[in-house]
Amino acid sequence: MTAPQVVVHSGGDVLAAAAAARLITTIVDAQHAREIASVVLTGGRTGIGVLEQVRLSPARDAVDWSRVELYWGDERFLPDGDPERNETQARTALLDHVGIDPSRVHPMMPSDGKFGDDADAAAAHYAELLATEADAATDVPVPAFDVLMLGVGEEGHTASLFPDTPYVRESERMVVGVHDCPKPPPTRISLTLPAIRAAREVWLMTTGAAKAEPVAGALGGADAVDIPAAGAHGRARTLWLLDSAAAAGVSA
Ligand SMILES: O=C1O[C@H](COP(=O)(O)O)[C@@H](O)[C@H](O)[C@H]1O
Repeated sequence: MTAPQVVVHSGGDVLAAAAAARLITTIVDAQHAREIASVVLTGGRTGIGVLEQVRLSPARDAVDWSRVELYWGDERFLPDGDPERNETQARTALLDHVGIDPSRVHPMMPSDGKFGDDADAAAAHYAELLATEADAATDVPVPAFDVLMLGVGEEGHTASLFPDTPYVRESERMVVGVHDCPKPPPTRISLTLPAIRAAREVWLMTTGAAKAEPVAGALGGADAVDIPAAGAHGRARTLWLLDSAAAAGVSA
């Protein structure tokens, strides 16, 4: 397990711009090393804010977007195009504005897709997709994601893994249908902790005073069952990107 590195920015806008610059550089480096960069997107205010900053950055043209493979860490199980879907928000923020190869974009199924409202079947389908791109570098049937971004919820959830649920305890499946979520919508699809831990780099990004408690708990050694974000780490690097409000409880 990689020890977490913590970077604190003065505010959310600075964090989003700095994380966008970091993401662009990481993708360029991954394409140089491995031809194709594989990136896992997150939803939430901070994650979407980072994508908006990538769109606004002139440096975005340093990336060959046709050689970026895109996945999602979680999805709100809603109809295709719903404005609350993480996919819809990512498309608006960035994907509709760069030359992505559509065949390399892998959203999780919507609730009006081929599995209808069966989130478990949609999750199993996503797990099959990830398994087709599995990499020997990981011990589990998912790609060796170059970077996997995550948000952190006020109660410590990450992706759509909420505290004290069977989903955060999942050790076999790579993707789960998540039911009865405390944060709307109640049904979601999520990568599990074993899938998240297959990534080379995991970045947990969050802002605001409401996140100070879960952030302090996660970095203070909490159990992942209590604070799921505590269980997210990368094979090569685990990076926490915070603003000063979210970092208020982190000891130096
Ligand atoms: O619902 C979700 O929320 C979390 C955190 O969102 P934030 O707005 O508090 O930053 C996000 O990471 C997750 O992808 C999303 O589905």
